[in-house]
Amino acid sequence: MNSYNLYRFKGITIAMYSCYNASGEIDLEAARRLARYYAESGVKGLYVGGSSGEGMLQSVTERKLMLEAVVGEVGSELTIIAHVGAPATRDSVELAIHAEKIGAHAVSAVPAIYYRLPAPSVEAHWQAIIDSTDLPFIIYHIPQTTGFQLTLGLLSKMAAQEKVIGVKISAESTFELQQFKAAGGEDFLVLNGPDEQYLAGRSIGADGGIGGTYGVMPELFLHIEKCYAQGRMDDALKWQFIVNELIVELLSFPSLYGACKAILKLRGYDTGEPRLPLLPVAETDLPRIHALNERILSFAAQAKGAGL
Ligand SMILES: CC(=O)N[C@@H]([C@@H](O)[C@H](O)[C@H](O)CO)[C@@H](O)CC(=O)C(=O)O
Repeated sequence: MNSYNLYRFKGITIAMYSCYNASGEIDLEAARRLARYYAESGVKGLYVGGSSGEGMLQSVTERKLMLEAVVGEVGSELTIIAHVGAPATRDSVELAIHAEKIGAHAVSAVPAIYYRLPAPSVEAHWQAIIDSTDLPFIIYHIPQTTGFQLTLGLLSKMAAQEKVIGVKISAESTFELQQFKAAGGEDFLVLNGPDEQYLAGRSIGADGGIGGTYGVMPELFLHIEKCYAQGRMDDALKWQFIVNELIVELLSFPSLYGACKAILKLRGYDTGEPRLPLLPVAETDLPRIHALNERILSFAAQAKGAGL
């Protein structure tokens, strides 16, 4: 039995976008407003500084500021997971200690990137982060960007520690997800990463999901989750397919994050442009963003009408 409150990490957690002003600097007021919008949407938590949050494109100071704004605004209402992954272990440890100090509920990290490290290095990197705080730790497995393939052996070894409460798996194999769940055991959380496979992940063992596109359609993921929890698989599948069509459209822009940020702007949440090398939406693509936003809002209204 794990002594951490695992329940708070289950369900829908938004991988939150970072907020910048017109000069590209962190915009704390915008971050607070966006966090408030999400708190009111009914989701369980926020994952701050991950892939969608552009943590890898920010300085340690900027990452701390972004997290402080979110924890300060909604930390008493939502579960806040701080992604502290960085190429240098020192930076990750500094971010983890800061996350604990300001009241985040967990830390999470990708393997150390760039050097294409072997498993013992990644283990030492994660262990240093884990040992630096009393917070629970969630492994972030995203081999398509990090190049690191987490083995069942390393996962089991990490999961044997009480502080290692789960893994966020953004790899596309739901088989791997199921294997991780089996290796980690009942008390080990497995959180689905690919939003296109939320329902598939849940059906095969995920306890919830952390996703970037949730940030522009939280109502739809909450609705899929509700249908699934009520055993209404046909409805859950229908809504997952609707969501997937929307994700295909979002992915048709030069950057997914730029598209999501442009949609949020239309709703009155100006989070600025993503940082280069992530591209913003071109002026000429704005009519498409507008139409996509209308479609999402219309589906969100339908989902609500269907009894969310
Ligand atoms: C590579 C990537 O960004 N994957 C996303 C998904 O939410 C992804 O945006 C979505 O499935 C669309 O492909 C998440 O798995 C990553 C995530 O939660 C994060 O932002 O840290």
